[in-house]
Amino acid sequence: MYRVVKAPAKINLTLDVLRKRSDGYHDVEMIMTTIDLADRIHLTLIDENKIIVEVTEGQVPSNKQNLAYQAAQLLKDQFSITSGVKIFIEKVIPVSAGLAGGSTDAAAVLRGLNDMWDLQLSLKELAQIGLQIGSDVPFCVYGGTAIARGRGEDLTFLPSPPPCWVILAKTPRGVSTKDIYEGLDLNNMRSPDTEGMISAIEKKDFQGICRRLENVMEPTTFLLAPDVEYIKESLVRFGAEGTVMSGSGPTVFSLTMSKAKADRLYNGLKGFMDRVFVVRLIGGRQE
Ligand SMILES: C[C@](O)(CO)[C@H](O)COP(=O)(O)OP(=O)(O)OC[C@H]1O[C@@H](n2ccc(N)nc2=O)[C@H](O)[C@@H]1O
Ligand SMILES: Nc1ncnc2c1ncn2[C@@H]1O[C@H](COP(=O)(O)OP(=O)(O)OP(=O)(O)O)[C@@H](O)[C@H]1O
Repeated sequence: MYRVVKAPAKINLTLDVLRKRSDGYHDVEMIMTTIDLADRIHLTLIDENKIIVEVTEGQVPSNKQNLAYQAAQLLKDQFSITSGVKIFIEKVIPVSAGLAGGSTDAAAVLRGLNDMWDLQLSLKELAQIGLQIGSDVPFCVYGGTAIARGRGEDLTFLPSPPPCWVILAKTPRGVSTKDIYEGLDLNNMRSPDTEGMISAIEKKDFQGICRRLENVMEPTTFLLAPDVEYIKESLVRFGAEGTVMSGSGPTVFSLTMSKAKADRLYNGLKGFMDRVFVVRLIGGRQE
């Protein structure tokens, strides 16, 4: 049996870090939404009792460190599956970019194998399993638009933001999520207007959404990678309506309703960097 599963990236419209917890993680409050920049996960069931991973991107591990491998392993162990699966990952989402690339691959494997192995688990159960892999996996299991609290697994779903274009730009060097969390100055952070963002999304107030894009991780990432701040400033200078860094970075994105403006921003950035994308915001849940 063979299936191909779409694994879309996320962006953070707001990101606040509330406190450090005793387990080493941080409590967050953030609004995430799904965009139409997606890896493709090809799943083939095999008789042999093993998990084989192949990836088109050289820097991504194809062993147990791959989050997609870990997703298949968790299901195999929990449900005593004695056959195997071949996972071929067509990587489109840039790696270590703040777009949950690895997490969404893991979530797609959970959804795909749930179906192919006929496990009949709900999305809630898949999200609980996914949290063992990473904090962004539960959101990626559902997709859509949500407020994420706790480590990122406590999800409250919101309506989709108005349809718009997303221009994303990633600087060449990735950043480590762990390093950014550890570098935060928790006593000296200005929280995003999360309530205002929720109400702007509910009212489909596009300008209100753009005005409230905010991420408390920006200063820490900008200090480690000044080129990321330069990209943000460039997008603002080119006339973007709202611009912010996604997750721990280094990807920066802008939103616009106008395709002509999206093309202008794309062309402006393409002059001095390779990894620029223009995609649609999806914002709706997985079926
Ligand atoms: C920055 C975000 O991408 C925002 O969406 C997420 O919070 C990160 O999610 P993720 O990449 O799935 O993170 P994980 O793989 O669970 O954790 C990587 C590292 O980030 C730190 N981490 C992550 C999530 C969280 N709520 N608190 C943390 O302190 C921990 O040091 C952890 O060792
Ligand atoms: N399937 C996968 N795709 C991409 N990276 C993976 C995968 N599995 C494991 N990794 C490893 O995970 C690390 C982070 O990659 P990823 O692209 O998920 O980062 P990210 O987009 O910053 O994640 P997040 O936004 O959740 O913090 C990299 O070191 C990468 O080698």
